[in-house]
Amino acid sequence: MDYLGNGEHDSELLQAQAHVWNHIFNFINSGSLKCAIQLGIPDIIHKHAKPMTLTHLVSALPIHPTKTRCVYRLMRILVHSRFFALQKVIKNDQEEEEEEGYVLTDACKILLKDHPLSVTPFLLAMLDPIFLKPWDCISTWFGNDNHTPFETAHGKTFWEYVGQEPKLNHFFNEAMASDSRLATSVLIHKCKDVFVGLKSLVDVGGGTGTVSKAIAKAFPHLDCIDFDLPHVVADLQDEANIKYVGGDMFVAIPPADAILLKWILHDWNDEECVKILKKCKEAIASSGTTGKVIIIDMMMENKTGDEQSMETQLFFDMLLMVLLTGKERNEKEWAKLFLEAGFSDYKIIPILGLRSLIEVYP
Ligand SMILES: C[S@@+](CC[C@H](N)C(=O)[O-])C[C@H]1O[C@@H](n2cnc3c(N)ncnc32)[C@H](O)[C@@H]1O
Ligand SMILES: O=c1cc(-c2ccc(O)cc2)oc2c(O)c(O)ccc12
Repeated sequence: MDYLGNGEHDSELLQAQAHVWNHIFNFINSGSLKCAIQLGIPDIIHKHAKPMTLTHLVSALPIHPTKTRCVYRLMRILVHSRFFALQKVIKNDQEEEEEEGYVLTDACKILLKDHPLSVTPFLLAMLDPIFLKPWDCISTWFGNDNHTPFETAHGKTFWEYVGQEPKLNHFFNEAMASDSRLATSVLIHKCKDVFVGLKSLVDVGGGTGTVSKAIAKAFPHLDCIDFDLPHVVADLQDEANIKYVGGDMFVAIPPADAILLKWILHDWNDEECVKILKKCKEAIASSGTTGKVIIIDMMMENKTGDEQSMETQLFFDMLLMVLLTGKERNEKEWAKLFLEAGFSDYKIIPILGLRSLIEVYP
């Protein structure tokens, strides 16, 4: 077969080659960003408080002198991927000589160490060799009977691994807490009605209690329980209207008017989700009210229509297949779970970008 040289298909072939190259080299974007974070570049430029020239940046970095020339190349790709931008700086008041310096883009600002919504813990967790190894085991996993590529890589489940490694446990819970700070600020401002009239709420799989704390503060008459695995809540102290309870949601959930499940059901397969939802239904019934389950999770095919959102949803879906037994679901798949667990109705409130709040009624 004649692939090249007939002129007719050359441009398609070259485009195909560039497409493949970009996919092969996708890891270079994440690797370069991880390096910038580890060197502290976003925080150094932020503290500089004006566009920072390459010379100033190099002298502020904890690097070996043989590597100084490589900083320009690292910064060039990160400018291209829009984590930094170049701006003119006045070098000298008298000469008005102009030079260019690096500034942070909006995407880089949420990578700053002390940003309240920092995604840096997620970035460092996702790009740690422990989390990367399962991605190298997917095809092996397709050929064996392990539940997840994570188990193929590490010989235990994701939750077992996190539970046995205090550093990873801390890292993961911190990462989740940073997402919860963003989610709750939106939730409390845009969805007050969801909590009005409730007397008690259990945040199932609530991690270290970021969401419960925010809800308990915004609604002082609401008794909140943060319920998670014993090792997650072990060192947390009860406060005024918030209690920390350790347990297993597959065994029993404390009774309450409402059960919150944020980023829980997408971790589990359909059979496991139905079990969790049935336990939620029991918990609501034993509180003696009609109650509801409040789910915060992604809604696939939610008609935002843009390519980038679709790709983000597909990334999450693969993440859940590789680390856990979960998946991202569309409305039809969600409705099937609710029906199977014995719930009668639900309402979707699309409030959190790619994620929605779903109220589910017994
Ligand atoms: C993806 S995290 C979500 C944390 C929190 N809801 C958030 O959105 O930030 C899932 C949580 O479920 C907890 N979890 C896993 N298995 C559990 C179980 N059997 N019973 C209770 N919690 C569990 C984990 O410890 C973790 O905190
Ligand atoms: O292991 C993860 C990682 C994430 C994650 C990564 C990067 C982000 O910017 C946000 C989130 O989310 C997870 C998740 O939602 C989950 O239920 C289990 C594991 C992970």
